[in-house]
Amino acid sequence: MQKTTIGILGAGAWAMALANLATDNGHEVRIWSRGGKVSLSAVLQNADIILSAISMTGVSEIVSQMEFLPLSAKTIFVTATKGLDPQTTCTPSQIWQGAFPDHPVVVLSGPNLSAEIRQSLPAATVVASKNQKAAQLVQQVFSSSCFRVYTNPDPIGVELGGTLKNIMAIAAGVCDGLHLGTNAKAALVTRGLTEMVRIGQNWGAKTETFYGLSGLGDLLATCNSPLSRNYQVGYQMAGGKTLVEVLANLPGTAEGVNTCQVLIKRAQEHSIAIPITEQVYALLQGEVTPRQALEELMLRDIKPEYNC
Ligand SMILES: NC(=O)c1ccc[n+]([C@@H]2O[C@H](COP(=O)([O-])OP(=O)(O)OC[C@H]3O[C@@H](n4cnc5c(N)ncnc54)[C@H](OP(=O)(O)O)[C@@H]3O)[C@@H](O)[C@H]2O)c1
Ligand SMILES: O=P(O)(O)OC[C@H](O)CO
Repeated sequence: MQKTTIGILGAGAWAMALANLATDNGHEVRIWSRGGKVSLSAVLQNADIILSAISMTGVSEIVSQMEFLPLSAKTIFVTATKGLDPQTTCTPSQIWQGAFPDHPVVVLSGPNLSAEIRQSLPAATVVASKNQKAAQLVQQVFSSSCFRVYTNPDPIGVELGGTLKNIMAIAAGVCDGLHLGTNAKAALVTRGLTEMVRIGQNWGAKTETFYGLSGLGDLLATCNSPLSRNYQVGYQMAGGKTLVEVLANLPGTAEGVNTCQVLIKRAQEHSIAIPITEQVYALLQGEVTPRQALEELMLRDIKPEYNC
């Protein structure tokens, strides 16, 4: 395929893993980070693709900075951040699209623990956009024998899968940290997926998207791996550490912590039932112990599995 120029925003674990994939495929990659030597305008200049892999806390800020910088009219934005904006509850792709309405925006999300990808272990991901051509170009740029990339026409569903599973990964870490067993873990992950689907439906996402790589796939990866920072938050809190103690030693960002708070706000505004998220939130706030959170979930009113 033709060589493209890619500006990558962020130099964290995920940004560097994606940069390596694109470089290995022969593309020109320029990396911007707030502490780096290369200016933002130099990274953006004539870029075919601008990929953001910065933490959610930095997205609105970087978007505001970029609105005043020159961009190629054909630039495609790719967002790889898995979080929600605390002020607006918007997803990263909604923020990018709102600021750059004339550019295609592609969401890249899937079961992608960066440490495994940097070792060239096999993995798959999804690139989702309303603009099919843009998604196909991004698919080609990142596809390789160890990274299989699928396209998808439901960006909000793909993005929410990757974002919401972080909360379930915290819960899964608690489950494993308390040694609750395989049955408990299966119940948690399955009911977690039901909760994710319910939130996604309220947001206008397609239900089937949550049963794909970016939903169930990422849920399985993150809820079962000690490499996941979100899982580590739950696991270590189950071991008796406070959130502050866990975050002080965590390598990188655990987006589920902030996402949980934003989701509580959104669920209240839209009357969405999110019992697992509520217990994770209460745990993170120090309002309940891991055992109390478990008891709250187990003793909820009994009911049918599905609302028919
Ligand atoms: N790691 C993974 O396995 C993985 C996989 C898929 C998706 N993700 C998602 O990718 C995002 C980044 O994760 P990560 O693992 O790469 O995290 P990370 O290693 O902690 O890196 C975060 C990056 O964001 C930058 N950043 C944070 N706040 C910023 C701000 N206000 N302005 C500009 N830059 C800012 C950081 O810059 P500084 O270094 O200057 O702080 C750093 O470059 C998260 O949303 C995560 O959920 C991660
Ligand atoms: O380390 P985590 O918990 O942010 O998970 C990383 C990726 O989102 C896994 O797909």
